[in-house]
Amino acid sequence: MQTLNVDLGDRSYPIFVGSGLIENTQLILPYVAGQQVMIVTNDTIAPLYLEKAKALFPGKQVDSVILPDGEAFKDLTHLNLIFDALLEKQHNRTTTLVALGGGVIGDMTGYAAASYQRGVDFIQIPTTLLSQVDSSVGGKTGVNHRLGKNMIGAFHQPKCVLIDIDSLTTLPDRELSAGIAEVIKYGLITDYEFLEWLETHMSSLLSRDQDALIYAVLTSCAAKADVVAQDEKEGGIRAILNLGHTYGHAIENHQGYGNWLHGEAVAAGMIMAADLSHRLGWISGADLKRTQSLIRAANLPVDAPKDMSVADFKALMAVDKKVVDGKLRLVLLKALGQAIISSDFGLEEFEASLHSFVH
Ligand SMILES: NC(=O)c1ccc[n+]([C@@H]2O[C@H](COP(=O)([O-])OP(=O)(O)OC[C@H]3O[C@@H](n4cnc5c(N)ncnc54)[C@H](O)[C@@H]3O)[C@@H](O)[C@H]2O)c1
Ligand SMILES: O=C(O)C(=O)C[C@@H](O)[C@H](O)[C@H](O)COP(=O)(O)O
Ligand SMILES: [Zn+2]
Repeated sequence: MQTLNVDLGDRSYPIFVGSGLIENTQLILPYVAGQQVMIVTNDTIAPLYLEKAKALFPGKQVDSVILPDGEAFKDLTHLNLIFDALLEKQHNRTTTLVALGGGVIGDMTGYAAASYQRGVDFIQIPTTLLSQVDSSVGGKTGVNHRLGKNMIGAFHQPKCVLIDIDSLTTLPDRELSAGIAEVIKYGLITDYEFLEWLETHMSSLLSRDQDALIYAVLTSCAAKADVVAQDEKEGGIRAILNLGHTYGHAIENHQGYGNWLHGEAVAAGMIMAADLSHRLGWISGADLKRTQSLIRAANLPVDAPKDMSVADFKALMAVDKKVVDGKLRLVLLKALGQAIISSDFGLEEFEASLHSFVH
């Protein structure tokens, strides 16, 4: 097992990464302050991992709530099911919520923890590659709104993150690829060497080679922990973790939550951001092609949905959380491995780039 730390003063916490961790009670128990635990999961993950997760808390009152599976249920209505369960089982302020699942469960459980009785502890046990490399770390929690992704939420850090790489054995191939999109993101935004590693190890990741997966998870979590430690609440640098997301969130919303997976939409969005970066003269045509090849190699989309228009993108991107005083800010690439947040592009270049993807 290896341990990383997210360095946030009195809100610091460890990320444990390894095999067989979901069987290790010694690891997690010290992060449970009270006697009550509420495990939040969904109807796909429960039959696979809920009994094992329950066994992590010997001697505690362990309750669970099973949500319907899917991005379409990441909303306020279904968030309420967590509060119903907490109140029905009389959980008090010393309770610990445990997110057992992918990013949807992690974001919802974290937000429930941020708001239940004005804030209780929570622990992340991420079971998808995407949640292991990204959503379980950093404390962004929340739910979607009909009019925009993750529009209702809070920053609330977990007490620890338990990443058991073995859970990836049951993950469908499409979900594995979606997770690889966020892994590629770290290479593109801060780590050129990691990008090169990904170019040579993509087949190992896709075949779930354990060493490759552990290396990708550790490198990704370390990159994210470093950025979050510098800027917990996205006042500046943290926005680079949003590469491809302004486009991607527009796609997810337009297509109906869950039809394009988050990672798929981010993959297409990263290509769109790379295309604009190329038009601005920041990255070369060869770099753009390299980015496309890597994303294609991960079995991810490099094009926008056919039924979206330039007007659709512009309308949906205008509600992005990075917009300031009506001005769109995008995460773009100055070079491969170097992202910046910028509004330093003309409407003409932006629209020309969009037109190259959609009608
Ligand atoms: N908070 C953040 O910083 C952050 C970062 C990235 C993404 N997100 C959010 O995360 C969500 C996407 O997360 P995701 O890709 O994990 O999707 P997800 O949570 O929907 O999980 C994907 C699918 O895999 C299933 N699953 C989970 N673990 C499994 C396992 N071990 N074996 C078999 N099936 C399993 C789930 O039931 C689901 O059907 C989006 O809502 C996105 O907005 C948040
Ligand atoms: O942790 C962050 O910061 C990120 O931006 C990580 C993203 O991968 C993630 O999808 C996040 O939920 C997007 O945040 P949002 O603020 O754009 O909703
Ligand atoms: Zn994301």
